[in-house]
Amino acid sequence: MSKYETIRFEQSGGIARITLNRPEAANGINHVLGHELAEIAGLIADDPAVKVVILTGEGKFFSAGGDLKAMAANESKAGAYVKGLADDLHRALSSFARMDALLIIGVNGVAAGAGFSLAVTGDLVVAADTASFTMAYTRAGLSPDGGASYYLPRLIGLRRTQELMLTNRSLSAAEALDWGLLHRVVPAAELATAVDELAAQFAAGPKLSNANVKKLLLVSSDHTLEEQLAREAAFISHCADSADGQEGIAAFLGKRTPKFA
Ligand SMILES: CC(C)(COP(=O)([O-])OP(=O)(O)OC[C@H]1O[C@@H](n2cnc3c(N)ncnc32)[C@H](O)[C@@H]1OP(=O)(O)O)[C@@H](O)C(=O)NCCC(=O)NCCSC(=O)/C=C/C[N+](C)(C)C
Repeated sequence: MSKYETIRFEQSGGIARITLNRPEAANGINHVLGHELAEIAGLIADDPAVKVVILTGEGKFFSAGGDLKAMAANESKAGAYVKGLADDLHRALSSFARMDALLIIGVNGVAAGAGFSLAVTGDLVVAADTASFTMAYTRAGLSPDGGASYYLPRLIGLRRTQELMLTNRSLSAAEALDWGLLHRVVPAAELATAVDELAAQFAAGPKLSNANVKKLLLVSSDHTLEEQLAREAAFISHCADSADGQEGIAAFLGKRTPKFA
């Protein structure tokens, strides 16, 4: 039995799978889910055996974001409650962004508020054609968290971010793909297979190379060209010295498929 109350967590063959598991509450983020997500993300980030992480939701929602019923129940100390929750969620997001493993998000349904923020943080984001996306924060008298003000302007630009955050307009999966928020949209019945296939592909891939792609892209807009060039040179040299780098080059020269660690 899983030790987690709100998340199903499985791990095998270099792939860790996290399923938000409060379908009766639209996979809303309450303090237990936030805490469990932060704990799992920390464990995965420190586990060298994990090459790929899948994050998805159980049932018809990916996540409706912050659990508004839990916030209402904590009305007298709502600010402190939400701050604790945001801190946990943000710890999880930071672990996901900094870990060497790749994060694949399978958006299985509605992603609202912090569910939307979470949905777009993946290194690869695949959505069911029935998924939809709404910021929803300002409609509830709140302001964005979960990295939305960091990721959205970088992904879709300031004007579109303002529109989503200020009007709470809902985007269909097709629109989100068109706006550059997603990598792929697949029929809902094919989402799990599409995500599993991607995960298997990356689990057989070169972990250091993929981790370096993540790390280079995460900081590229904060660096000068020369700083970024220096970083690229250090990273590719580290790859070239690695077993995977040597295997990749040897496999090309030997006209065979590489077998990465
Ligand atoms: C568009 C939504 C998500 C789905 O609409 P629907 O028509 O498909 O489903 P329905 O509204 O009937 O919802 C099904 C049940 O789920 C409950 N629900 C939905 N969202 C939430 C929620 N956020 N918190 C608690 N419970 C929720 C809903 O009440 C139904 O249960 P009952 O049948 O009434 O028992 C639509 O539901 C929607 O717009 N939901 C609200 C979205 C929202 O405002 N999210 C919060 C944004 S603010 C935020 O995320 C803050 C985060 C801070 N932090 C990370 C620190 C937590």
